[in-house]
Amino acid sequence: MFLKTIGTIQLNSSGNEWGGCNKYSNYSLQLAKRSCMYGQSKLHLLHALSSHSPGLYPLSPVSQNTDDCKNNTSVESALILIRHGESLWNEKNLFTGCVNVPLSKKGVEEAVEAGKRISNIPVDMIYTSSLIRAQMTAMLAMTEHRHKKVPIIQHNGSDRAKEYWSQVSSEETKRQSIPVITAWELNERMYGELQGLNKQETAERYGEEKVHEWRRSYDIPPPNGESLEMCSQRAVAYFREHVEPQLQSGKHVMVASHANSLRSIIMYLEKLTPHEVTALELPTGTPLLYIYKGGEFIRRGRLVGSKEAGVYAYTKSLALYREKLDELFQ
Ligand SMILES: O=C(O)[C@H](O)COP(=O)(O)O
Repeated sequence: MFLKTIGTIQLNSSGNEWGGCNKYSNYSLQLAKRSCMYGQSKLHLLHALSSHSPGLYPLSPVSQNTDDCKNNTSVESALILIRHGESLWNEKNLFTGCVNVPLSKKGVEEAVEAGKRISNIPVDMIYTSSLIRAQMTAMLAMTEHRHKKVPIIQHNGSDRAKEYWSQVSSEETKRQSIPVITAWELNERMYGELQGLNKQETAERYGEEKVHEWRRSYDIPPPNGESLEMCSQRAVAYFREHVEPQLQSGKHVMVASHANSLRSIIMYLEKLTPHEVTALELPTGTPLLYIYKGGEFIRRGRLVGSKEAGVYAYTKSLALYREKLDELFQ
C-alpha cells in the first residue's frame, strides 16, 4: 500500500523557493562569479559552492530556540535517506541485524549507482550507523558526487579522539570535506536469536506468519531482539536530537542506515500509523529525497526508478545548485 502511495506521488518541479542559507549561497556565488570575471580562478566559484552552508566544519552550534528554527520557512534543506547496498548476508538471505557484515559485490555496485543518482544534490553532512555496510554505502556513493568533497569519518571514541585526532589545520581542506558522524543509534534493529539464521529456513520452521510478524509488525519483537517500536525509540530519538537541528539550520544531510532503522524514521517523517508501516519495504541502495521546510518533511520523487531524473523532482534551488555544478565541472 505504501509503495503504491509513493508510486502515485505528483512530481512537482515548480515550487519551493530556497531561502535562508541558500540566499547566502547565491550571494556567495554572485561574488564568486564577479571574481571570475576579474580574471581570478574558478577556485572562487568552488569556494562559493563549498560555503553553501556556512560554518560547516567543525560542526557549528545550531540555534537553541527549536521553535524559531522549526517555524522558519525561509530555511529549506535536503535530506537523503539511503539503506545500505546488498550485504554478504543479504545475499545469503540470513538475518543480519547488528552483526557487522560488509557489502557484497552487488552491494558495492548499488552504492555507486546510488551515488550517481544523488550526484547533483547538495550534501553538507553525513550520518551513518556504526556498521560497515552503511558506512561503505555512504563512502562509495560520495565517490560519484560531482562536487568531489572528501567524506571524513569523525572519531568518536573519546573526547580526546573527537577534538584532537580529527583536527584539520587547513580551512580550504575543511571546506572541501564532509563530516561523517557515525552513531550506533542508527544501527539495524537487533534481531536477537534470529541473527545468522536463514530467513527461508526460519519461516519453514516457525511458520510464514510468525516470521512475518517478527519481521514486519510494529511492536512484536523477534526472540530476544528489538521490535520496530524499540528500534524506533533510539533511531528516531537520535534523528530528532542530532539530524533535525542540522536541517533546521539549513544544512543538507545524508543518512545512510538500515531497513528497520530507516522504516522507523520514515514512519516519523511521514506520520505513518503502526499499521501503515507494516507495508513499508525499503530496497537496498535506493536513495530517497526529502525537502525539509518549516518543520515539515516533503518527499520528492519516487522510491524506484533507474535514472536520477526519474527519481527526483528538483526544487528551484536544487536546480540552481545543479546549474552551478554544471558550470564548474562541465
Ligand atoms: O537485518 C536484516 O536481516 C535485514 O537487513 C533486514 O531484514 P528484514 O527485511 O527481515 O527486516
